[in-house]
Amino acid sequence: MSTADPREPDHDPSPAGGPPVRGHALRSSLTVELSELAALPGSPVPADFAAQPDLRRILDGERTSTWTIGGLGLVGFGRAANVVVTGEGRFTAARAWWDGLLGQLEIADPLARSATGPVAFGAFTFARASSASSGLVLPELVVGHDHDGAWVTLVSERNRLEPADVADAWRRLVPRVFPAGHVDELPAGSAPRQAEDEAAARSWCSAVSDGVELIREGHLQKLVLARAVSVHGRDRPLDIPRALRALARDYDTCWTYCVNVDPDRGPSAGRLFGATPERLVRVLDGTLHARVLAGTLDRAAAPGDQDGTLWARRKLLEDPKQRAEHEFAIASLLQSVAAYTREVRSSADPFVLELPNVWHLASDVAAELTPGADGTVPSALELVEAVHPTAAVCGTPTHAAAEAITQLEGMDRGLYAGPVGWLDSRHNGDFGIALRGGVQRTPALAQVYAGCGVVGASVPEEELAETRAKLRPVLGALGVAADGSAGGS
Ligand SMILES: C=C(O[C@@H]1C=C(C(=O)O)C=C[C@H]1O)C(=O)O
Repeated sequence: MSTADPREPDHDPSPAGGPPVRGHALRSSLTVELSELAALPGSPVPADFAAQPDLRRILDGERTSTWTIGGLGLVGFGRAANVVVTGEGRFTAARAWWDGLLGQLEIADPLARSATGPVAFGAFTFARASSASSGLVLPELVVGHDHDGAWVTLVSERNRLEPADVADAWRRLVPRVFPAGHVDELPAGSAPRQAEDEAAARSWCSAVSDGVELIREGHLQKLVLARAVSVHGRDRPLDIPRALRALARDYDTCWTYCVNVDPDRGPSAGRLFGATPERLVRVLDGTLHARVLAGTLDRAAAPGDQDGTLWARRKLLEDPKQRAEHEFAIASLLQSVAAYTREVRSSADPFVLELPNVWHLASDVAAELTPGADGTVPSALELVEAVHPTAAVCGTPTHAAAEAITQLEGMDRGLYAGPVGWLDSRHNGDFGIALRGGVQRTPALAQVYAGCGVVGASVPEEELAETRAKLRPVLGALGVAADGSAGGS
């Protein structure tokens, strides 16, 4: 099922009975190298940004879509088109919309590599029955940066685009270029506060106990339970672009993401944001990549008198509970990609991923995608649908775990723990799992989320502490005091 706002002038019901198509008036796209754009007379692109195109420098604005890691990735501005999809067919409907849109575009892309040319940002709900919207957004202007250089793509209703048109769009759409590494101080006083109360924490612990019970009784092997915490901006709106800049700077091995898949509800309602350490699936020129995480240690819990990294390695790699949680997550990914791949490569043992707040057990997986009868490999979005939800965020077996989540969590996860990322015009794409972030509801209100893998040996209070460790980055980036006491709850 799909919806689109009929007030939108370029909204047009699909003739094929598929999802409503918005953006049918789009005609062409042009991609130019950033250095070429910066060299135009009177260019709006600062020369120092062209020389050092760290994308964290342009994370700004209310209608910005983001997928960056360590200054590389994609940042989109404005909206040329979008589709809102819901329900079980949300991935298929989004794919059909994207294929239809690409079919009508005249694409001028001399760079012709992954993520150059038109790209859509997307986010999909964790559960098919969620009442939240999923969807794709095609920004009007996208700035990209990979190891081979930086580029800018403009999508337009006009034909025969020139580099000067791209420069004009930059002038109109890119609000600011910050100095490298700069994250502005938050205004003094009245920091946002988190409304986490003891009663809610206790009731979540009792849900974890119930989950442990289900596992011990043999109904399930692993279950991931999550909870939400509200953040209120008190007398001023939450500054999401600043939070993204802070996350992108401080968590530079995570993917900083931001997308609003239902922008007609306003720039802040439904905006998904965060910095995830977990890559669900990337398709790059016929190869699949994923980073599976499961197994967590709070760095604040490390004994001060020992080498923290060595301690974490021992604790994570030698703990059967952590290893079991990880094995379930790996097995679910491998099983779901088996039909699409050959030559799967993954190390026999996980490694320990160090983040500023936690250590994780991590495994990188790579596999060659098997071409279909027409010679093409499956698209990133097909693979996203095939692998979601992994046992890293749902459990084992998948269906029983998803049911237990619905019963025990007592909330609609919405976009939390769903796929978030981008697609290009060549079947490439990169999707993470929307973790370590939240969803903005109104200018001054967001909900942030965290969850934990639960197995038979789990202790509810320890899992609660783990969710607090996982919430720390996003709460810190929003300016909530580290102990959560900014203004009380
Ligand atoms: C569910 C979350 O994280 C997931 C659960 C983990 C665990 O249980 O150890 C680790 C990484 C993620 O796969 C979250 O951050 O909300």
